[in-house]
Amino acid sequence: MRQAWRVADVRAAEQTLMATLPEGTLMRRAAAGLARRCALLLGDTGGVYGARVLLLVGSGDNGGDTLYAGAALAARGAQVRALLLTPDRVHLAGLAALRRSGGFTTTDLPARADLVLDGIVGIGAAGGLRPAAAALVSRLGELRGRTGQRPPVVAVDVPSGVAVDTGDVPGEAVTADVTVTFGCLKPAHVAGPAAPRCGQVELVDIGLGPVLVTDPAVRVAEAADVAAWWPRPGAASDKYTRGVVGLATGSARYPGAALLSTAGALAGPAGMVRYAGSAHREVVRAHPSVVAAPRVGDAGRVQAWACGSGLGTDHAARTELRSVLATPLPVLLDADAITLLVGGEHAEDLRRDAPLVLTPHDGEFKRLAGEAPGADRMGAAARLAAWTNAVVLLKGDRTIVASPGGEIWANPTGTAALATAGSGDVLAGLLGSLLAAGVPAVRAAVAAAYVHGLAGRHAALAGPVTAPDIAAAVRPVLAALLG
Ligand SMILES: NC(=O)C1=CN([C@@H]2O[C@H](COP(=O)(O)OP(=O)(O)OC[C@H]3O[C@@H](n4cnc5c(N)ncnc54)[C@H](OP(=O)(O)O)[C@@H]3O)[C@@H](O)[C@H]2O)[C@@H](O)CC1
Ligand SMILES: Nc1ncnc2c1ncn2[C@@H]1O[C@H](COP(=O)(O)OP(=O)(O)O)[C@@H](O)[C@H]1O
Repeated sequence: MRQAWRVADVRAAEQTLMATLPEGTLMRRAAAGLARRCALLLGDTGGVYGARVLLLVGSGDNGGDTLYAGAALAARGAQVRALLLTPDRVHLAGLAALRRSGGFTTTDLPARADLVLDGIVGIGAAGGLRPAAAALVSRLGELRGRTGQRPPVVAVDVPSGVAVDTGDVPGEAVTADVTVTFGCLKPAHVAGPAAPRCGQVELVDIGLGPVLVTDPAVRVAEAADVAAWWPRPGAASDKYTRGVVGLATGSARYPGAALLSTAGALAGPAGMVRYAGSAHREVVRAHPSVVAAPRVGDAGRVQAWACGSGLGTDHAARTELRSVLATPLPVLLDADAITLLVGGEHAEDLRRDAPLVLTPHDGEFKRLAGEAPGADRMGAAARLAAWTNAVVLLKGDRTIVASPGGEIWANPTGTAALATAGSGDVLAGLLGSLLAAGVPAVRAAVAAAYVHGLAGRHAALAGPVTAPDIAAAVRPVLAALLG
């Protein structure tokens, strides 16, 4: 698992650590790690000696790190130029170090650079980039390196222009090939539109770990986590002990949602799928292993319900939703079931002890919460989770999972290939299967999003992706993941 901390927590840990160290130690550690990574990058494109390195330097310590790293590269023979955004306010010791090593300052963007270091702002940034910085960033595409290509951009700590705590990108921002960050990851590295702006994220250990005592703001599952959580059948398993998932999905108008959620559920770890709804004949025809009935009340015993994908919002749908919520079982509500919650008619039904998972896309989120997720998707998901006492999986490029207790996860495997009709139905079935197999709700949501994303990527290897392709790709993805 990877973890990221908010700026205030990083600052507090930094203060604790600095109190025990000679002044400037952390910046020297940060700059040394940064310079090493830059040298490696230059090694890939002709070496450090003689390379033209452009430093974009703001007025704070982020600029200081950049100047010291530039000094280290200049000492190895690189031609280092520092473009100072605020020449009257600059990290003076860093600038002196650069000059001592043979580096220069410049006032405008040069035509050529083999490497760019973005040290305009780091975790001290407030709001979007100011006009001068934004104008500079918008011109970075003009630069060319010794191979005639656009030079690699290394962001120092975070790409300038991103909102560090939320991962939002409010305006012009740097798009980095590599981000070298210090001490720990920050939310912008893993969540929101900022995450893809970071490129490859590399962490330089500056000794912050032992003093970083607060809970992380956001967690990111890795393959090993998902593999460890994913239930496997054992010698003593039977179809019931593996868990039975119930699906209350689809309708006469949307029979496809029934089929897709079933396909998702069949690829999950549960031992059996029961379908309840008006598409029961189609479901059995397409998936003979499914036991199907027209209504939730006739479905038979299950260990968890997934409800709502393509269910419709009429009276019959409302009755099925009520039946599902009346059970003492874990329940996932997707799509139309979320829409049915709007207006509060099911407020009483939602007072339940068993886990509840909501999987809204932005439109459903807005209907339920009364406002769109906005720039802070993690905060928005966390508020809805606390308000509904449910695990909220907020869909998107970096799907967010938030628990009522305040735990937040960002999914790293998302791909635009998933943006296809019925993709969410597959996810609902898969997640329902994990719940039925006994996986705790947060882990089930995190693992389902992770595998769903991998399945989208796998399916995309064969061309344009439709939802059945995503469902079909879950099995090969799991085969690789679970070994
Ligand atoms: N924490 C750690 O453990 C360690 C941290 N380290 C490093 O310190 C960095 C943090 O440094 P920091 O605190 O000096 O802030 P920083 O990011 O340089 O920016 C502040 C300056 O930018 C300006 N500015 C603000 N907003 C702006 C905007 N929107 N657009 C344009 N300009 C804007 C603002 O100007 P002002 O508002 O004062 O006019 C202010 O002068 C951190 O990211 C890491 O690299 C490492 O050295 C070692 C360990
Ligand atoms: N641009 C995107 N990048 C990555 N994932 C996306 C993107 N757009 C949608 N998704 C994912 O695709 C799925 C779409 O779900 P949903 O909107 O419920 O579709 P449907 O209702 O058609 O089944 C979600 O898992 C969501 O996270």
